[in-house]
Amino acid sequence: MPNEDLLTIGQRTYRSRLLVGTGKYKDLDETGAAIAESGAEIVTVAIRRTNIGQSPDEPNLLDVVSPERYTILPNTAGCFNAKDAIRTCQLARELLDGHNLVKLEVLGDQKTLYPDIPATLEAAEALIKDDFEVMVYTNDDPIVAKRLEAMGCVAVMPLAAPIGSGLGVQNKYNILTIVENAEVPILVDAGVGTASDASVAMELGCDGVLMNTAIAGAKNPVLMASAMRKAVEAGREAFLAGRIPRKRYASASSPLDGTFF
Ligand SMILES: CC(=O)[C@@H](O)[C@H](O)COP(=O)(O)O
Repeated sequence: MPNEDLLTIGQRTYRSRLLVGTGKYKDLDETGAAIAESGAEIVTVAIRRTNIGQSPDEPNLLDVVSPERYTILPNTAGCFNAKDAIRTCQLARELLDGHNLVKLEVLGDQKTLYPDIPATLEAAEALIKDDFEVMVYTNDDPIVAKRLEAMGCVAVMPLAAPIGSGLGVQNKYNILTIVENAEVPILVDAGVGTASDASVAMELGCDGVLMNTAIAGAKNPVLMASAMRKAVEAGREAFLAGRIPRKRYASASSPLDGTFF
């Protein structure tokens, strides 16, 4: 991978294009080991569900995911309206000493966990006004993605498929359109199931992939984290290398034209 191929989000740059979550692991040791193996530099944390200092007597995630080593990306998982999401980001900023990069997700319902787009737009606008750098979870709609970019989100994160579904990229053409139209990083967020799904997202030109369940829910999370690291890198390299066009008919691998015989 060329050294200069860095991911820039807001004010910060990263070598890794794999972002990971911290939920669903067996224990904190497994969480720390899998995240280390993933090579991720950005780790997202559900502020309403994870102890990062709110309960001083409970195990603290930051003991295994140190803010010195990782960018902690607070997220608003579990928020079903703009007000709760905004409050959660403000709480995260207090807990993390003024850290202002957040992942906004405002969910529409429990069954699908699809984003509530009007509430997402409302919360994004308020957070940007309040000096947050907002990475925003959204659906795979190119119009919505562009609107979130236009209002000042630092990264737009369309879902591959419903959170936790493991279905992989369901609408490649929409993701492609979002990527082609974007001037901020596009990261597929949610729904990745296995390594090839991550590669597909990267081959489409996404700037990164965020995942949690595919690693934490695997039989061997540390091994899956390693597979995901390689899949994201492979997908990125394939995208940069430029794939051959698809054709309906064969063309010989060793053409006779132009040889000396
Ligand atoms: C961790 C996190 O932010 C999730 O809300 C995210 O969307 C990941 O989804 P998967 O668990 O499907 O990877």
